[in-house]
Amino acid sequence: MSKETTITFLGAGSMAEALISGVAKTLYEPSQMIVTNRSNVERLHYLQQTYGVRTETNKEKAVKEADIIVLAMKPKDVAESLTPIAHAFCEQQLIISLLAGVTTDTITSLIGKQIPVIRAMPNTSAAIRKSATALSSGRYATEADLAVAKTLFETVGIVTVVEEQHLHAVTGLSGSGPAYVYYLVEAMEKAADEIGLERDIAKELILQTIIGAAHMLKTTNKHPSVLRKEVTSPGGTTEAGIGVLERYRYQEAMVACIKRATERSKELGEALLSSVQ
Ligand SMILES: NC(=O)C1=CN([C@@H]2O[C@H](COP(=O)(O)OP(=O)(O)OC[C@H]3O[C@@H](n4cnc5c(N)ncnc54)[C@H](OP(=O)(O)O)[C@@H]3O)[C@@H](O)[C@H]2O)C=CC1
Ligand SMILES: O=C(O)[C@@H]1CCC=N1
Repeated sequence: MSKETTITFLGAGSMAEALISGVAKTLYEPSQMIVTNRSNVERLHYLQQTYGVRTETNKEKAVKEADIIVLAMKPKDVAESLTPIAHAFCEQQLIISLLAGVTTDTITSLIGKQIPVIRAMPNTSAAIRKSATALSSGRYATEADLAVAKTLFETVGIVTVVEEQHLHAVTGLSGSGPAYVYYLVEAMEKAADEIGLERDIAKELILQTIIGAAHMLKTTNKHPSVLRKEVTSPGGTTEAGIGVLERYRYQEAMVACIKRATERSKELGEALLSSVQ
């Protein structure tokens, strides 16, 4: 099935590249993928050179050739992107939207056809096939459409299916999630600098600490608080360090961060809804 499928990406940024690099030469031959963007031809050239994908500046043509169209532009650009080429879509195609906050109904109404839409929230770890992706079906999508999307995202990591209303929470948690971890690493690197460790050594130690902790969580099945207590000797260094995190309300800050990102996902969808109505 996959060998006869053509998949067009409308949008050629970070998330499109992460997906392309994850599926190229596994699920799809690069020649089955067409990539297009608003205007950045250098970027298209880079993707063509790096992954061997086809590129197209004529978006209408790119859509007409496709069986699957992946929406990978920013939410604010979706109306401007889809409205002029809405006539190029047909009901036999499948749309997979990566857009944070934007509902499947909004996409259907922008196109003005009863076209199947699957909404997906992956993360950039798709590039190394380690994404955590949640999917949700729009009103015209069938089980077969969902299965196609599942196959695509299972190639780049783990997949779960949720009610569409829960995609905002998924976005705040795991869509944005890699950035929270990178932010933590940035802080650890800064600290290492200040406590006088050589940068390269610190980098290696931090990375292995994160990988080791992630593997411990996955393989031991122990609650994170139990694993944390195993590190924390009474009167020791960890206890002293965590005491500072508690004073800074680190956990509260993380909870507020994820809630705010979730809320922002809702706002992005609502802003668009009011502009298309
Ligand atoms: N980055 C992430 O971690 C994740 C992002 N997402 C979602 O993926 C989508 C893309 O995000 P991201 O890759 O970070 O964004 P980027 O800003 O990196 O890329 C956006 C892309 O959209 C293109 N674009 C803009 N307008 C149009 C148009 N009218 N027609 C076609 N293409 C257009 C841009 O082209 P040009 O450069 O020419 O302007 C660019 O290639 C967003 O909706 C986001 O919510 C979902 C999960 C994770
Ligand atoms: O920041 C954003 O809006 C996108 C959605 C999830 C990750 N990046």
